[in-house]
Amino acid sequence: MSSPKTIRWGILATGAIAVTFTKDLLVDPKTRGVAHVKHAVVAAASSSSKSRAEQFLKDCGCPADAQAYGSYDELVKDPNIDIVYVATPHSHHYQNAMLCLEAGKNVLCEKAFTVNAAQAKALADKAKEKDLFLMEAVWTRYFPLSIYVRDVITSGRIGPVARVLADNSMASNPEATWSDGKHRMVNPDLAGGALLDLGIYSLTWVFQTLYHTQPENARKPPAVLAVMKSYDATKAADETTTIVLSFPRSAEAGGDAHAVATTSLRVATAPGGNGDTPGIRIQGPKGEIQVFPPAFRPTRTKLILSDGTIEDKSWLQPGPGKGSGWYNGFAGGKNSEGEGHGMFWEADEAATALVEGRKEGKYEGLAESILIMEVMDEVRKQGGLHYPEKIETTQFPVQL
Ligand SMILES: NC(=O)C1=CN([C@@H]2O[C@H](COP(=O)(O)OP(=O)(O)OC[C@H]3O[C@@H](n4cnc5c(N)ncnc54)[C@H](OP(=O)(O)O)[C@@H]3O)[C@@H](O)[C@H]2O)C=CC1
Ligand SMILES: O=C1OC[C@@H](O)[C@H](O)[C@H]1O
Repeated sequence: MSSPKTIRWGILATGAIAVTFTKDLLVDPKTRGVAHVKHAVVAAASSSSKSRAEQFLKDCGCPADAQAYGSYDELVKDPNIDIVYVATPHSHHYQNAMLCLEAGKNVLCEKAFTVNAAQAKALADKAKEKDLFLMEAVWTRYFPLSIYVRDVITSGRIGPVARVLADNSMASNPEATWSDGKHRMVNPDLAGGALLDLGIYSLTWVFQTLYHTQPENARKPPAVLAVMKSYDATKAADETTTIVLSFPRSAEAGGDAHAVATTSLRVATAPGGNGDTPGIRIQGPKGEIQVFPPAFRPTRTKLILSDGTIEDKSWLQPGPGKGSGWYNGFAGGKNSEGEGHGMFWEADEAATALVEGRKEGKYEGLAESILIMEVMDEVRKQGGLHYPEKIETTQFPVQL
C-alpha cells in the first residue's frame, strides 16, 4: 500500500471552533481507519495578534515549527500551506474565503458558507476561475452516520421519502448568555441569529435526505414558505424560524415531498437532554429513520419499519484513546471518553479531494451550498431579516 499523502493546513482565526477543528486534525487518521491521507497543521493566523496565534498553536498541541501570523494576509501568502480552514463568524466568510482564493489557496470554509447566495456564487466562480478546491464545512454531512442514513434512503428501505421533519434548536437563554448583544449568535453585524447558525443544520438534514439522495438530473429547488420571529433584544437577528419546503418530484420518484425545518435560540429540540426525542424524522411509506439530537453532531439513529424491524444504532466518534477529555467548543454536551469530535471526517474529505484533484466536496457540492443559501435568502426575505449592507455585499475587499 502506498504511504499516506500529507495535506498541510493553515488555520484562519483562533476562536472556539478553530480549536476543536485543529485538535481533530491532529488525531491520527488511522484511529478511524483512514490510511490514504494525513493532516499537518503548519500555520495559524489571528487578526488580533501574533501572540494569540502562537498561544492557539500551543494550546492545540501543534508542532513547535508551525508558523504563527498576526494577520490573515500573511497566512494566505505562506507557500507551505495547501488548504486554509476559515473559522471566522459568518459575516466574515465571504471576505476571508475570497482573500484565500485570490491568493491561490484551497479553502474549507465554516458554515453558514456566506451571508447570502450572491456571495456563495461569487466564491464558487472565483474558485473555478483559479482552479481551486472550495467546500462549505458542513461537517455533519461527512459523518458515517449521515452516510448510513443516505444509504438507507437510496436502498429504498423506507420507500420514497415523503416527508422530513428537522429541528435544530437550543434553549440558550439569550438575554443572559449574550447580554451585551455582541456575541456572534445574536449580533446582526456578525450575521447572528438562529437561521444561519443553527437552522443551516435543519436544512442540511432536509437537503441531504430529500435532495442529495436524488439522481443529479432529478434534483429540483424546493418551494419555500417561512416565518421568522426576531430576537427582541436586537430586533434584527432571528430568534425562532420555521420553514416549510416542497420538493418537486416525478410520480415515479414518489411525487412531491414535504419538509418542515425549524430552529430556535429560545426552545430546545430535547429539553432535559438529548435522550429519546428524535430531532430529525425522515418518513416514507415503509417506515422512518429517526436521528437524535444534536442535529449537528448526532450519535444515534433509529430505523423503524412497518414490518416490525427496528435498527437502533449508536455512532460514537472514534478517537485517540481513553480519557482524552477534549474541549467541546459549544453547547450540546461533552465528548465521551476517548472520542474525537468528528470534524476530522470533513477534513479527510477535503484532503482526499486535493489528492484526487477534485475541486468540490463529495457530499455537498457548491451548487447545493448555493441553493441552500438561496433558500435562506428567501426565508429572510419572507421573514424581513436584513443584515447590514457591508456584510451582504459581494464587493471585495471590504474592511469589516
Ligand atoms: N461546525 C461546527 O460545529 C461549528 C461551526 N461554527 C462556525 O464557526 C464560525 C466561528 O464560530 P466560533 O469559533 O464559535 O466563533 P468565535 O467567536 O469563538 O471565534 C471567531 C474568531 O473569528 C475571528 N474574528 C475575526 N473578526 C472577528 C469579529 N469581528 N468578531 C468576532 N470574531 C472575529 C477571531 O479570531 P482571531 O482574533 O484569531 O482572528 C475569533 O476568535 C462561525 O461561522 C460558526 O457558525 C461554530 C461552532 C461550531
Ligand atoms: O455549528 C454549530 O454547531 C453547534 C452550535 O452550538 C454552534 O452554535 C453552531 O455554530
